[in-house]
Amino acid sequence: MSDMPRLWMRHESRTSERRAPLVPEDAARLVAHGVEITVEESPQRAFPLTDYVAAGCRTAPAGSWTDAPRDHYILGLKELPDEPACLIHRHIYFGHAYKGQAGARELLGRFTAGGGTLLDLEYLTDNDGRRVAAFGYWAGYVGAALAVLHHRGLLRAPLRPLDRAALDAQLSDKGSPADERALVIGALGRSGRGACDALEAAGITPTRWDVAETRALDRTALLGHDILVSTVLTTRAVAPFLTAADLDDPKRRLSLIADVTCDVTSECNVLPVYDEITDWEHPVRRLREGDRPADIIAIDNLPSLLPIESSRAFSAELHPQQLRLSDTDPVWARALLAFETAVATNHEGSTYAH
Ligand SMILES: NC(=O)c1ccc[n+]([C@@H]2O[C@H](COP(=O)([O-])OP(=O)(O)OC[C@H]3O[C@@H](n4cnc5c(N)ncnc54)[C@H](O)[C@@H]3O)[C@@H](O)[C@H]2O)c1
Repeated sequence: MSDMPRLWMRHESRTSERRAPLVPEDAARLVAHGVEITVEESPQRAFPLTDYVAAGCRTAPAGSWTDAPRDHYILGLKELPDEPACLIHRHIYFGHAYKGQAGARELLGRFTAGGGTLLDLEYLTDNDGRRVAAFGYWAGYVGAALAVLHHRGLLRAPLRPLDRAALDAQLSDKGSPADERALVIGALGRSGRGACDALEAAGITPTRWDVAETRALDRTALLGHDILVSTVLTTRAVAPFLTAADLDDPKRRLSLIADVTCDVTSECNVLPVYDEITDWEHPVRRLREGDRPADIIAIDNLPSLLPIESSRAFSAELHPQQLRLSDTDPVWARALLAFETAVATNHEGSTYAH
């Protein structure tokens, strides 16, 4: 019997989610190495089931992972449905359950009750602690693209998923208005690189700042741009890049902030000028009215707007790890340890609460 892992890619229960963690081209690569893959039917997935069948995958009805043999790894991206109450499998997806998020305790409790495991995609890291697979590039690309479209009066709500060709066509449609200035902070990171590429596609050469430039931040220079795109990832509190007083500055040119980071409730928030994210229905919120308006775009599921490109990029990074999927491989062992630590803390927490 093969000791290669068995994967079961589930249908995403969130109806707006068209992405897939594994695309057909990479599924074919895994199958060629002996990985057995089952793919659930899914009405909204951006990749047709027939392409997975051509890649050598088996198929199953949507949601049937609950009856999958116990040795299968259940692969997904976003949240599980509320049932079953006991999770018996090893699940690979973004659980958002280790930092006290809403519903985290209940989810960890379901794993404990069933004896299952969460191998959280956010906690798959290499020896240097860097994420091995992430959606950042396309988050930055879409975030900056939406900012440009809004600044040019071309953004139409509600937002709907599209492909890069359609997005780029909108970005280059009217050309760049003279002297349109954009600043990307966090420009050296994944999202930052995506943001800079989108701005270039829109005919704008962005100002690129990262840690070195914000150490002694030039606020006048910051406020001298039309668009600010923040793609910073910081785990320690730093001085805010922008405050409410800056928005009241009569010399402010800045009229639009695109916060890709969306750390709105965190003490690490570098943009404490708003307190609620925006969404596909209402992507833009006005922060200042009058003859010098200021708007914010802060959408926390940007890559889902470009499901094909973002899935391909993510799958390209993830699928080599799936060949090594085991409890002893360092990348997967770190994710397992993160789960066990979270469960232990959860258990202590609930004992204490009783
Ligand atoms: N909105 C969305 O849909 C979405 C999707 C994916 C990721 N994100 C978020 O985007 C953020 C960036 O993700 P990433 O993958 O690009 O991370 P990354 O680690 O690749 O890049 C972060 C960058 O921020 C820079 N940085 C850190 N502190 C800084 C400071 N004080 N001043 C200036 N630059 C600083 C780092 O040097 C790095 O270049 C994360 O918070 C992530 O959760 C959002």
